[in-house]
Amino acid sequence: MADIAIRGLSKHYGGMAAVEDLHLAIPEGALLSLLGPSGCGKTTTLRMVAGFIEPTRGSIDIGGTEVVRVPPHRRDLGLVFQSYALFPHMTAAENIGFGLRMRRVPKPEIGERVTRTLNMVRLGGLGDRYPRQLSGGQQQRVALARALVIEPRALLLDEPLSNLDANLREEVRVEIREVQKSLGVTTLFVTHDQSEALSVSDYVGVMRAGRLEQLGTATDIYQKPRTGFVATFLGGANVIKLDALAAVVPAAVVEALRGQGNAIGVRPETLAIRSGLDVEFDARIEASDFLGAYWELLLGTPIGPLKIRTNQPQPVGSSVRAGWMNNDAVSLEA
Ligand SMILES: Nc1ncnc2c1ncn2[C@@H]1O[C@H](COP(=O)(O)OP(=O)(O)OP(=O)(O)O)[C@@H](O)[C@H]1O
Repeated sequence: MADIAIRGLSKHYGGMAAVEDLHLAIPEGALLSLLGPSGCGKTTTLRMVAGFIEPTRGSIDIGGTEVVRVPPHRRDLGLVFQSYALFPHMTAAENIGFGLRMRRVPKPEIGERVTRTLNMVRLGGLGDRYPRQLSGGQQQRVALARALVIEPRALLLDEPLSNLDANLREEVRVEIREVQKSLGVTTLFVTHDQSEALSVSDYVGVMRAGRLEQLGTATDIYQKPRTGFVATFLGGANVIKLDALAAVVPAAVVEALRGQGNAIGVRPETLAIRSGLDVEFDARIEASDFLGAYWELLLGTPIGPLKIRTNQPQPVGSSVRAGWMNNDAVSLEA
């Protein structure tokens, strides 16, 4: 196992920066997710670490060795992609053993390692099946086993759960995390799904337009987003400009909220419909969406539309008092 250190990494296509001046470190044995919207540069970053894309600038160290000039097959990395990319004419066991055969590992050892890895991803007994005889989740477990059986220095996962339906996605993500932890394999995980990133990661890096917007532990990133972008992307917070708020509530209230930034974030689940709040105003229920565990309401307010989650249904068109307690607001750079 090895740590990964990325310094000043950039990739330019013509005048366009797909990735710009990226710095991050993944300690040995940790899992770091790169999270962000489509086109923010996550995959380009992962492919530079894998060696499929040559950086325009910057360095990538794996286990203390600079690898930018090292070809992909010599970087000793396990890779799992969104498409399982299994060989259709090989059984699960043959797919998993392929990398070992290429490395000329003796046959009996291949058999032993393949069986052990099949059991680890809970596919014991299915080694003789062909990919077409396996479900999507099982195929992705074969892909994971194939990446792990070579005992890579690090594991790179690019949207590995995107092709699975919602239930399976949760199941496989728990398994990936368990296997990753039990082996202690350093992992870079790329996803656009915030709940996936929060649930599997030791660290989350939120990317925006080629740059790393914020890096921290999953709880840090969620509870202390630094910018409006991060607050909105993780958990869909309402971003409220303090200037807009100053027009509706007393100046002292606004001053109490002024931290490092010129805006605040309030999460839909902490926005409240009642009076007796630190900050409150008149609002109108513009829309109501029943989502099973809660209603999501759209409030029309003097500071603009706000989203709120509540277990109390409210008739559309009704007038209410709404707002928040200051403890529930985080200071943001808008
Ligand atoms: N070969 C290329 N030539 C030109 N531009 C590219 C190339 N590859 C990627 N880009 C651009 O670089 C940016 C980052 O792409 P990248 O695939 O890394 O994003 P991403 O965050 O992984 O998105 P997604 O989640 O949609 O895969 C995008 O604007 C993309 O259009």
